[in-house]
Amino acid sequence: MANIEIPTVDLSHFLSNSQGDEIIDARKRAIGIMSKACSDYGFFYVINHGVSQKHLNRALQLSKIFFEYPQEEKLKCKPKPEAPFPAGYSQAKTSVENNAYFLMFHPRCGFNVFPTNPPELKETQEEMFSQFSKLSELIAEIINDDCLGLPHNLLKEYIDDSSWNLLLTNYYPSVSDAQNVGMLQHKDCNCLSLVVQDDAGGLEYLINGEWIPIIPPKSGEILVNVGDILQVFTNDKYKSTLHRVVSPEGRSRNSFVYSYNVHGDKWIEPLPQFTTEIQELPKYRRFTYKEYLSLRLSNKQNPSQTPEDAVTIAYYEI
Ligand SMILES: O=C(O)CCC(=O)C(=O)O
Ligand SMILES: [Fe+2]
Repeated sequence: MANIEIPTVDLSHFLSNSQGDEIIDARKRAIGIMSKACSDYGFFYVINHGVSQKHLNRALQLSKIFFEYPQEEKLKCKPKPEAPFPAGYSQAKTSVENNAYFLMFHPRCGFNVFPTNPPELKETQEEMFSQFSKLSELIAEIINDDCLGLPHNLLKEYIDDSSWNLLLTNYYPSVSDAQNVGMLQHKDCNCLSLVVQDDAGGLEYLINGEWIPIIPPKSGEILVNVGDILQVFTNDKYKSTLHRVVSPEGRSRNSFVYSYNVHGDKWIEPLPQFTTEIQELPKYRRFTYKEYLSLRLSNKQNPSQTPEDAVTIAYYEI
């Protein structure tokens, strides 16, 4: 199977306040890599991103402990039936063989359910949420100001009070060869995702018709994935790429996905900078993010037999 070198963006130059020529050049290089990666692939790695490796390792370790508990213990934090999102522990319906589970941490939704065991898990999730939030805001600001040249804070205004952002801790138990689709192919419905997988690997992207495995990085890189909303805003300049999880045989797998979402009430459509201002026709009709999310959630609650039946962003194509 082919392998690609994933573009890597060094964020240290954006986290430092210094303004020398060298820093400015380094930032320009990083912006070039990020812009090209968003248009060509729809994903890239970030390094020197400010998220503590020690903390990530600890969070991974604690989440492994949680997922290895008997079902009875895990079900103590099952989602509240009235909750708009399945915050808490659930089985994912995005795998045909039903061999994927997740813990959704959605601190601002008002229906969050925290696991009580292991006791440090709650605090670790909160800390990770806060570090991933800062990182996603920095990346969104670079994309907004430097890569796309949009008015400052334009994307941020869509995110509003960040209350729609969430952290998923995913668990794919050990499988036999016959049951290896951990998560069906999909594109992320959000603005951006930050992804960390453990050393089991299994994440794959569809590039030029071929599934390319993403080998778990060794130096603390975090994968950034362009979601459907950024694709719509840019009228397809940026790509939200199909990806899936193939669970490794004979061992379990854990991952984290931080979802940087726009606010549910916002109207989404291609921005004028990528349509009227450059004499291009919009490729999508307008919709609210909450409507799209609920259609996507209905895919998950009632999984389609084939990926082609599932609602995707193509639903809004003109
Ligand atoms: O588990 C992973 O590595 C990625 C999962 C994923 O693609 C998602 O939650 O959207
Ligand atoms: Fe995904």
